[in-house]
Amino acid sequence: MRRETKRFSPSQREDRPEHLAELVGNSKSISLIREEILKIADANASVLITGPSGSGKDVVAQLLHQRSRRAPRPLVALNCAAVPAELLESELFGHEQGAFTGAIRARAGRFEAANGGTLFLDEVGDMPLAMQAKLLRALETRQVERVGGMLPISLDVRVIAATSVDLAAATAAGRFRTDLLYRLDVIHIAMPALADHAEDVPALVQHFLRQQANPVRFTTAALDALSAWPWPGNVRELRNFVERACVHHGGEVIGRDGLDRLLRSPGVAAVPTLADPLPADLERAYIRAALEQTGGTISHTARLLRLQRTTLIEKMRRLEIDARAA
Ligand SMILES: Nc1ncnc2c1ncn2[C@@H]1O[C@H](COP(=O)(O)OP(=O)(O)OP(=O)(O)O)[C@@H](O)[C@H]1O
Repeated sequence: MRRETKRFSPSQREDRPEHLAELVGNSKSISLIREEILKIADANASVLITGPSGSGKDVVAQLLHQRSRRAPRPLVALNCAAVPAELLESELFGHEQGAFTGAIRARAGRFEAANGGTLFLDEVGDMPLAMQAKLLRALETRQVERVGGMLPISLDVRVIAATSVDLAAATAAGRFRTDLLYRLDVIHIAMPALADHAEDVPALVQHFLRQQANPVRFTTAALDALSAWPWPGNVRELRNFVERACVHHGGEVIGRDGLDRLLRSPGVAAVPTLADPLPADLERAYIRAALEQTGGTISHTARLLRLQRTTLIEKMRRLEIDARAA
């Protein structure tokens, strides 16, 4: 289930320190990202965070805001993939009363709500081209116009955007404006897949265990096996796995054998990436498992398998896999 929108009110952040984001991990890549966040938190330049789903882009956006002088002001998030295209403009820029059917009263958009603070545009690559032009204008003029409004409203908003799709490829394919990409990608943070910083798995596991009322304990052998697991859903999948282990086995010690059983249980994506060629029957099984996990959605399945959508479709055709039958 995707989050549609999130809003972190100032009171939530200041009064409840547990809401402070934490980027766990001492690998080289995560340490460098933590340093970078501290360096750039106070800049006003736009930040583009890239990386696969579940890799921590959201955590980075929260940290950037919380470590900036904008922290007392709101961090407003909008998932561009979750809002229907026809509603996106009024979500972002607001509308005046009567601007369209159903606009019973005037409403401020996310940009205005973020004034003085930070606007986090998640899955920005899914924004329709017409909206991209409007976003670019807002970024360049630092002004927004409500739908049906007459006057531009001047704002001071720092924009952080995130994407799990390759925006350079999207611009080459004409799906994303190059000028908007340059505008957003002033500072770039690339989140690695969990498999590319697997040495952080034990620390992440301990971090997630600390959040559990009745945690399990993993033996060193089990932690080693968890570190070797491919985690196609990245840190989110690891977190869900730890939570599930605690719900079912709270208080127990889990060794290598117990872990093998848990990793084969439903809900764990036993789906390694398909970057390396596999025998056809295995490849078919992996694609089917991934399709099952995503409910048959090709784009999500491609993302999970870290394949281009077109590559997945081509593989499915070759292996005679029907998405609807998965
Ligand atoms: N390095 C990390 N330390 C602690 N928690 C992390 C880390 N990376 C990710 N998480 C946790 O994993 C979960 C998924 O992370 P997050 O939502 O930031 O991923 P994302 O890249 O924004 O995913 P999506 O592209 O699907 O929006 C969250 O619960 C987040 O708190």
